[in-house]
Amino acid sequence: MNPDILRERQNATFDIEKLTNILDGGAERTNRRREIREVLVLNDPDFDYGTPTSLPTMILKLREYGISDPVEINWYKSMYWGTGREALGLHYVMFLPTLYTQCDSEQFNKWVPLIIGTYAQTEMGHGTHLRGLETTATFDPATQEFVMHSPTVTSIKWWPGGRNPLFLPLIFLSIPLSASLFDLFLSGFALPTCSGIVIGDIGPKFGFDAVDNGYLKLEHVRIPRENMLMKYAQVKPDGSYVKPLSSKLTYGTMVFIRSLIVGNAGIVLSQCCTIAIRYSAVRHQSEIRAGEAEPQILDYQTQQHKLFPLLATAYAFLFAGQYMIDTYNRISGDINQGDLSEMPELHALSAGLKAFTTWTANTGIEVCRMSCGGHGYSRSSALPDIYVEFTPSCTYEGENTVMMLQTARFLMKSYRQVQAGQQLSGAVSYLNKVHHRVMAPQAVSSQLDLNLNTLVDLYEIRAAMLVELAAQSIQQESARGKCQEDSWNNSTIDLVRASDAHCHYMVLKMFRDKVDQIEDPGVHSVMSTLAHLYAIHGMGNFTGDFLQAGVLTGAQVPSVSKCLKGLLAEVRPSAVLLVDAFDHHDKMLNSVLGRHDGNVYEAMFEWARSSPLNRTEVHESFHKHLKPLQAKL
Ligand SMILES: CCCCC/C=C\C/C=C\C/C=C\C/C=C\C/C=C\CCC(=O)SCCNC(=O)CCNC(=O)[C@H](O)C(C)(C)COP(=O)(O)OP(=O)(O)OC[C@H]1O[C@@H](n2cnc3c(N)ncnc32)[C@H](O)[C@@H]1OP(=O)(O)O
Ligand SMILES: Cc1cc2nc3c(=O)[nH]c(=O)nc-3n(C[C@H](O)[C@H](O)[C@H](O)COP(=O)(O)OP(=O)(O)OC[C@H]3O[C@@H](n4cnc5c(N)ncnc54)[C@H](O)[C@@H]3O)c2cc1C
Repeated sequence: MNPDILRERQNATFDIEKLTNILDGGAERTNRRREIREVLVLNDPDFDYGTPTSLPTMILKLREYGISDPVEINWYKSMYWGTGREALGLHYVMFLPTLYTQCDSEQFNKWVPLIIGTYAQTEMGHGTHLRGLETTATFDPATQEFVMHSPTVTSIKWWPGGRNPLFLPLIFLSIPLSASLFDLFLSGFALPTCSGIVIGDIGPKFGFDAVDNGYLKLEHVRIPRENMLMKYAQVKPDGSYVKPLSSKLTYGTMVFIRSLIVGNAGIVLSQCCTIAIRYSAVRHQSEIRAGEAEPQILDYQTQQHKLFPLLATAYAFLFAGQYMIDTYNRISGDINQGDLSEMPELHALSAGLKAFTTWTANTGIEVCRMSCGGHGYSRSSALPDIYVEFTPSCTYEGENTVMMLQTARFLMKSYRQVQAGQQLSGAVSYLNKVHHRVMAPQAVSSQLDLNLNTLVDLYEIRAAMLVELAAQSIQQESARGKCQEDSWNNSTIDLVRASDAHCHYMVLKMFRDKVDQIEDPGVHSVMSTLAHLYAIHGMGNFTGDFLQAGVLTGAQVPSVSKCLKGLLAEVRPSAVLLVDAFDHHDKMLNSVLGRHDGNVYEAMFEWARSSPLNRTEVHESFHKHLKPLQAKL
């Protein structure tokens, strides 16, 4: 083991295993995760690490081991495929959940155990604006079939992931039977027997190469009436249409995956922090004091400023992910029982947190890569691949700006309710104080109060202030004679800013609430320091907001920076231990820089030598091209 890494792991001030248990949701979950990793994957003789041919093996193994819990599926898949993406991701996170949530019982029993499929919603002309989708589904009572058709070039289904040329069960979103509703259809196509279908691949992408995203053009293709997913909406044999309790129930799968993406952003950021912080502990470069040995780059304050706030953010997002999926499970359970009262709040929370966490993690991955210098740019670090696989999450499952505006829509509605004298509950209850001016900025002391609860209050006031400013912008536009829609569009910069601040407050509050639940003194202390760092770093990035909210004075601004530097120094001794607690296995990280033993240089040389380019001392291209050319010169 590298001596630097060894030294970093001495004198731990907290129980790493206990922190790992907290991240997993308990010691039993940690044990189960490791059992899946060590026994069911790494020690499985059939396991041929991450090669495409092992995809069928993975499916059969999941069935053989009876793994059906979504999180356990993800544990198995992420061990099997490491930080890469595999072709069936969409099947597990969209196709199956749609069948689970949108099929009636007869359809469920008929389809769920048997098929692998994709989710074809986006069209060439519309991905965000679902009410603009053009694919039609016209019911023919004479044959009890739906006629599926792509009327325009922009209606061609574009992007369905995991499009398998031979077997194409897919979930459709199609223009419906009534103008404002969408309905889901299972195609049941088995190519090439069905005529009227044109499919293909949309071509090379930025990344996401393990997933073959395709296109699908339908020319009056007929599918049985029974292929409409009929849990919430039905078309009777006589063609009569039974509307769902809410047209937004059709959007349920997107809310589910957005909820998952919140925690996934934390996982991906924790992977990158593990790589960058372990590497920074073994990399020596330049000098701090002339004539002395080159220091670990982790001892540079700028390196700590790059990485430690991201480390705190990774923990914050992992805890936010736990809160999000618990909230999703609770509210979707109520929805399943017909109680839709919290569906708007679930949509607003999942949309906002999906955008907030993926935007932040996306930027953070690049910071981690650049903090590793040239070796970070090497594929051996795994950081370029992680970035390329993660960055589309800012676009898919709801483009982030649009998602932030959906959250803003909920915030504006809530603000109006407070203005009308209503008492709010739930995540927006802090807006009640805005109306009664309880939010009036406290007379801040000359010394910045660093209590975590105080910091949460300051973020709450900042969010409330920005919600009020956005609402006032809309009101001012209306007062200038703009229609409601133009008033909204002319305020969307303010609206996104308000949603971002709302999400930032929510994530800090979740982090603080999680820290409050930690009983072990050592773990509580280090987590409290990270939560402070998360809050103070955000205050440093958005100082203007806090000044504008009147909760920070110009005289206090220097103390924010001073406090930040102190917290960076406080985290330094525990940095490697804090990434060890994420418990990412070397095989899964697949990173020369992030190895648990820190033996980076030897591993990097072996990695380079294993390249096909180095299979021979002199590459064949010399003999084939250069030598004949030289002979002619
Ligand atoms: C089984 C699990 C295995 C384990 C997995 C574990 C971990 C994995 C982790 C993460 C996964 C990692 C990666 C992800 C994997 C795969 C992803 C790969 C590919 C991506 C696939 C896709 O992208 S599928 C396509 C996604 N497309 C979208 O998201 C479309 C976005 N657009 C929309 O959602 C809508 O058009 C809209 C919301 C923007 C607007 O809808 P619209 O109908 O126009 O509504 P509005 O007019 O704006 O508002 C009216 C009203 O409705 C409310 N509302 C809107 N949406 C919802 C909703 N979903 N729920 C509830 N309510 C909704 C809105 O708030 C308004 O309400 P008010 O009138 O009251 O204000
Ligand atoms: C890797 C990847 C995999 C995918 N897999 C699938 C899949 O399996 N199945 C599937 O159905 N789809 C899939 N998609 C498609 C994806 O869901 C859409 O790309 C996504 O929903 C964004 O829609 P769009 O492409 O139409 O972007 P647009 O909405 O056209 O976005 C372009 C710009 O317009 C802005 N904009 C749009 N509407 C508004 C508004 N109301 N207010 C302000 N600004 C706005 C956006 O902010 C953005 O800046 C995938 C996409 C990617 C990248």
